[in-house]
Amino acid sequence: MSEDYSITDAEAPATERAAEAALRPKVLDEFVGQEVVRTQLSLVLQAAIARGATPDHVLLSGPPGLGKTTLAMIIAAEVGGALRLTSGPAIQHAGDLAAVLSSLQEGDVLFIDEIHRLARPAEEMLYLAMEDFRVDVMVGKGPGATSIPLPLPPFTVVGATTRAGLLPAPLRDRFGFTGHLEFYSADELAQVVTRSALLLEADLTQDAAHELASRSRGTPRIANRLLRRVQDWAQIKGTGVLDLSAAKAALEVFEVDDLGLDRLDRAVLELVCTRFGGGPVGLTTLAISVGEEPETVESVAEPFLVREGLLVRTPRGRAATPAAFKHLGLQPPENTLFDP
Ligand SMILES: Nc1ncnc2c1ncn2[C@@H]1O[C@H](COP(=O)(O)OP(=O)(O)OP(=O)(O)O)[C@@H](O)[C@H]1O
Repeated sequence: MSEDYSITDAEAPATERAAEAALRPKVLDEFVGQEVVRTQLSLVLQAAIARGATPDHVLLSGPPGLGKTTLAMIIAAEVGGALRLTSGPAIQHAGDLAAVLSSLQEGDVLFIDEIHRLARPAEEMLYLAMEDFRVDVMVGKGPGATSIPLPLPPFTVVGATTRAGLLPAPLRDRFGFTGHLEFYSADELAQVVTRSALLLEADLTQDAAHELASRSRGTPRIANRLLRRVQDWAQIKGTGVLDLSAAKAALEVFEVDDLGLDRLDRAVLELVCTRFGGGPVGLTTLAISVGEEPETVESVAEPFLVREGLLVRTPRGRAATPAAFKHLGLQPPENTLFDP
C-alpha cells in the first residue's frame, strides 16, 4: 500500500511495523477477544502438542488489522517452531515458493499473508506441499525436463486472507482449521489499548480507553494507532496523562470524529447529504466532487460508511441514510429513499 494512508486506515504502512511489533501479544492468553477462534485454535494446538505432531494447516480470514499476523506468530511460539513470513504477492513464480518450502525445518510455521493473491502455479505447488509434504522440482527445459520429488519435513501453513470467498476450493480444503476473525467490541478494544498503554508506559485513564475504543472501527490496529497519537498530544500539548480531555483534543487535531470517521469519510458523507440532497449519486460524480479517485472513495471511505449504516449502495448510486444526516447534525430532506 502507499505511504499516503489515513489515521483510520485498517491496513498498515511499512513504516508502522516496528511500532506494531512492540504491541503484539506473544501468547494466546494475551490475545484479547475473538473468543471462538481462540478457543478452537487453543484446542487444535494443544492436541497437536500432546500428540507430538505438527498442527493442521490454519486459515485465518477477516478484514485487515484484526490480528491474523499476530495469531500466526502466536501459533509458532506455542508450538515452538520458527516462523517464516511471506505473502501471495511476494511469490511471483512457483520457484520462489519452492525456495521457501525447501528451506523449512520440521515444525516450522509458514505464514502466507494475502494467500488469495498467490499465482496459479505457486498455488498448485502449495497443494502438494500441504497435502503430501513434497515439492516437485523441475530440472532442465523443454522435452527433456524432468521433475524430481523433494520431500519436505512436516510443517504448518498459516494462510491469511481478507477474502476467504476468493480462495479456490482445492486450496481452502487443505486447511484443517479455518478461523474467521470478527470486528472487536468497544469493550475488547478498550482492553487492547489498556494493555498497549502499559507497554508504552502511557498513563491512560479508563474513560479515555473507552473513548479511543469507540472511535477505532472495531479494529485493534486503529485503536493502537489512535493511542499513539493521543500519547503524542499528551506529551506535547497536555500534562502527559492520557485522560478523556486529552483523547478528545488529540482526536480533534487528527480529525477522527466520535464514530471513528476521518476527513475523507466525512467529506463524502457531507457531499451526499448536502450537495446531492441525500442521493442517490453515482460513484464517479461523488469522487470528482470530493477530489479523489473513484477507487479511493469505493475502497477507503465507503466500506466503513456502509458498515455503519450511514451510506447505502443502490443501483442508481450512493445514498445517505437518516442516520448519516443525524450524525452530521443535519435535517433529512422530505421524500428520501428511506421514507416509508
Ligand atoms: N486480539 C488482539 N489483542 C491485542 N492486540 C491485537 C489483537 N489483534 C491485533 N492486535 C494488534 O493490532 C495490530 C495489527 O495486528 P495484525 O498485524 O496481527 O493484523 P492483521 O490482521 O495481520 O492485519 P493485515 O491483514 O493488515 O496484515 C498489531 O499491533 C497487534 O498487536
